[in-house]
Amino acid sequence: MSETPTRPVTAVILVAAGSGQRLGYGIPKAAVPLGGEPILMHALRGIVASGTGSQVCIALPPGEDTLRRLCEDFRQELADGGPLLSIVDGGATRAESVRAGLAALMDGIEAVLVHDAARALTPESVFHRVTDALAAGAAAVIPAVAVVDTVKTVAATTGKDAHLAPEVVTGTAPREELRAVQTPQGFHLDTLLKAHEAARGLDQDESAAVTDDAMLVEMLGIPVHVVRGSTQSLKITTPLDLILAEGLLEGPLGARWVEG
Ligand SMILES: Nc1ccn([C@@H]2O[C@H](COP(=O)(O)OP(=O)(O)OP(=O)(O)O)[C@@H](O)[C@H]2O)c(=O)n1
Ligand SMILES: C[C@](O)(CO)[C@H](O)COP(=O)(O)O
Repeated sequence: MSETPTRPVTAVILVAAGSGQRLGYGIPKAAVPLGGEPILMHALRGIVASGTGSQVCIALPPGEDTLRRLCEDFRQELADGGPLLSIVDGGATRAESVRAGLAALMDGIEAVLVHDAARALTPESVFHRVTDALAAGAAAVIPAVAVVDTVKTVAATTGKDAHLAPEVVTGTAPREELRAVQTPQGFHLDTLLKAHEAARGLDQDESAAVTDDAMLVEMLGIPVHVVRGSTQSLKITTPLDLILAEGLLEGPLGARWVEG
């Protein structure tokens, strides 16, 4: 008979300290209302409902007192046996916000999920697929979906009137090999710590090119495993994304729609 793998003691780092420039709401994105409450609270309730972490560590924009108070109220609401809720000041970049979360983990944590507050409607099933793969022994796991567009590379145009010149295609990426990557991204704690330690050695341009935690793990040569994500895990980035997210909550399909 096969043995059930032991589940590592897991924490979730919820990165919510971004400014939301592309959404253009004039307030931090995590505070922007979605279905009547801040985006952050949807993400937080989703994590707790998934039952994934013994600790949830939230990186907030420094000085964002309203969100901090909402998180503290939510901590009161959690019944005994819920996860420990920790709140930290996020950093100037996403990676720095992750590191702020790592610094606040309680003793005994063995695995970490890093999750974007901006992916506020991620279904519970995605959390479970990531944690199942970690429990099965993977050191790094990301959820992803197939790419639906044809993706091309282009040559960067330079010079005074570069913005007026049409870009020129240099190639077409093989779509069957492409995946659109989401969060939560799961890691054994020692792997994620090593990856972020190595990131300190990157120069400014290299750091700016790092858009997720898995990239740092890839740089260490450690295999990153892929599990099925969900189109419902869309990252609320632009005004159109916010309209889509509102539609998922309140449209004709309403909250019943869960794409597992
Ligand atoms: N310094 C930062 C930057 C980003 N994030 C978080 O990382 C996730 C993904 O970032 P993104 O969607 O790009 O958010 P913003 O940085 O806020 O967006 P923009 O680039 O449009 O300003 C978000 O949940 C965001 O809050 C963070 O915690 N700390
Ligand atoms: C981590 C991420 O959500 C995976 O798709 C993404 O890379 C974040 O990118 P952003 O430019 O910080 O939104």
